Amino acid sequence: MSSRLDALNQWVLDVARLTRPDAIHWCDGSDTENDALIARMQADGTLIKLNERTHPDSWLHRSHPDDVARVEHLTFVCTSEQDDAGPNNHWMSPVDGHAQMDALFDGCMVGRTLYVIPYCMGPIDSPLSRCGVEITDSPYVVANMRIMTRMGAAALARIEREGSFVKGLHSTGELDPDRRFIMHFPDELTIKSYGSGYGGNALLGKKCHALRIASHQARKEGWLAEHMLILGLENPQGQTHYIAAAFPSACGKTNLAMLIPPEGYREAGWRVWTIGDDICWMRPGEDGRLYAINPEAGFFGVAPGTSEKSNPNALATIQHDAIFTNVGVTADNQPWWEGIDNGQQPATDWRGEPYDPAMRPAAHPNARFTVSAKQCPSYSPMAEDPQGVPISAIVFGGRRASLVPLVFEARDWTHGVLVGASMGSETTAAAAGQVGVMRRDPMAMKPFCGYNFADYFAHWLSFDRDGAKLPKVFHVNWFRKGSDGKFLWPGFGDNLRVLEWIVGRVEGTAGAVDTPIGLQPTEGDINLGGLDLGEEARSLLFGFDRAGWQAELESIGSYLEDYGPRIPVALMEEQARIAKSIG
Ligand SMILES: Nc1nc2c(ncn2[C@@H]2O[C@H](COP(=O)(O)OP(=O)(O)OP(=O)(O)O)[C@@H](O)[C@H]2O)c(=O)[nH]1
Ligand SMILES: O=C([O-])CC(=O)C(=O)O
Ligand SMILES: [Mn+2]
Repeated sequence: MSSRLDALNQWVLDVARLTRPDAIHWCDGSDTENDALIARMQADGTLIKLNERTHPDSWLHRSHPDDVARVEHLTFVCTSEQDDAGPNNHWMSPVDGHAQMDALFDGCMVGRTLYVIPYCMGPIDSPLSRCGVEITDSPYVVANMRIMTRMGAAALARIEREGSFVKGLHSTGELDPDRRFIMHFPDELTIKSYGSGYGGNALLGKKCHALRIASHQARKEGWLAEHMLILGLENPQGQTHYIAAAFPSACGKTNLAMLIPPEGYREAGWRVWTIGDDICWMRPGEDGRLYAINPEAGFFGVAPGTSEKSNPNALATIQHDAIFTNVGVTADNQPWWEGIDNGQQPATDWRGEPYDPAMRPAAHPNARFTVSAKQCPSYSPMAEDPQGVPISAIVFGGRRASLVPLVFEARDWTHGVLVGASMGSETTAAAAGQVGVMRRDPMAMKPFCGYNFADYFAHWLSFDRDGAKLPKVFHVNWFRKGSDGKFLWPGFGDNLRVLEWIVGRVEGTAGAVDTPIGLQPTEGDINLGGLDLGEEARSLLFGFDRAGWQAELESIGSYLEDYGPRIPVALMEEQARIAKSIG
């Protein structure tokens, strides 16, 4: 092979010497290869065939019951200086990190096959894309990476051309939670992950490469790697605005990215086009606007709650050639989860036991589907454009049962960065640990920023420079609850009403009132026609709670201060300005 692949070949040999696999397989991404892997996994029980008539070429995978979500407490960023990883990351020195991981990898592939997966994050011919190679001993990881990335021969050819790539080493090990770590070495563009087969821990192109390592590269090279969906909103005049939105894990990105407009809007000609549902890489173009690509090629989406009513596009996408992880099944082997709402009943739960609602839900709350984006009816042809799409609005949002109104607009970029930096959200089942606890999750990147958040905020602020035509910044909250504990906003398709207002603000046609936290719509500024919103809903979704925000700004101030002297002065000044204007 040519000399530009020498580094890759040498690394594969070094890893093989350490892990001692029985065989080495270089993945080409072909159908034949995939068929053989699937057949092997079906034979050993890793994959269970689903109903071929209702779900052609689709599979169920039951993970180890202790391996169902990301493990933030076992995820490390290894920089030489601890301060460079920041208080937002667990840290280990690169020397200690490598020593600890290499001890785990020693001999771990005896009796297994080592797979080499060359992949490209982003369209193969895009200057914004980046390549990586994942080495793994898991055929399940190979099958998922094939859906989630541009994997195989074309990626290898690009790696050969460029000579550089991100190195990811993965082994499922023994799936022992006490022998499980996900470590990142940003200065070496290297990832080492051991002991888990779960998506965010094991599909290294996703969170490990496209967010933690890429955020570090992006800072050096002047772009942004973000935990954001990208959608195109087409209006009845046929114009499309592209919107990027950051919501924490399991807080609605997939749903918003695939939104189907509610009655009335559909007929009028409104349409949402899906570019991506989880990750967004963007950089300033020559015209000063931010241009974005989705580095992924598939969706690794939350199954529970997905129904014909909540997300018909997702449901259509997963009708065939999908891998379902930790869902329940019906008596005739159709996938089933809580909230699927299709009139069927589960027979077997995600652990493979007879379904007993007193015992456990049929699907794990973080059960997922893996499916190619090309199968999505709303997938935008622009998602394959090597130049990316120009972003008109950036939207931040979280799960906030109280205080935070339905939507508001930041005054300017600096204010927008503060709004992102002070995001809060209640935790979900996407990560191991307690669910429903409010925590700060700046830009939805708490688990994913590969460096010190203080430096990250400074990087965001730095985009406001001469010639920049930056998107407007907004904050939304679909999850405000009323005194009865129920969501006040219908959400899902009706979120289009909020997107319409956002685009109206971008175009200068929608109204708003000035409040200390930003520009808020009055009830009259958003089309609420046909919705059944009570008195309480209207006042909480559109109101401004002065005392509550006073306390919130104080809490934001002390949160930011915890980052110490590295926190940008401009951000603290912005916090002080808003705190003062609340009075
Ligand atoms: N009440 C309400 N729930 C929503 C809304 N949108 C999404 N959800 C629920 O939020 C959960 C997760 O939504 P997703 O769209 O899969 O979340 P995500 O942000 O893509 O998650 P990750 O893949 O973990 O990054 C599902 O149970 C949805 O039903 C909404 O507008 N209102
Ligand atoms: O990381 C994963 O496995 C899934 C995901 O998108 C998230 O948790 O945000
Ligand atoms: Mn995510």
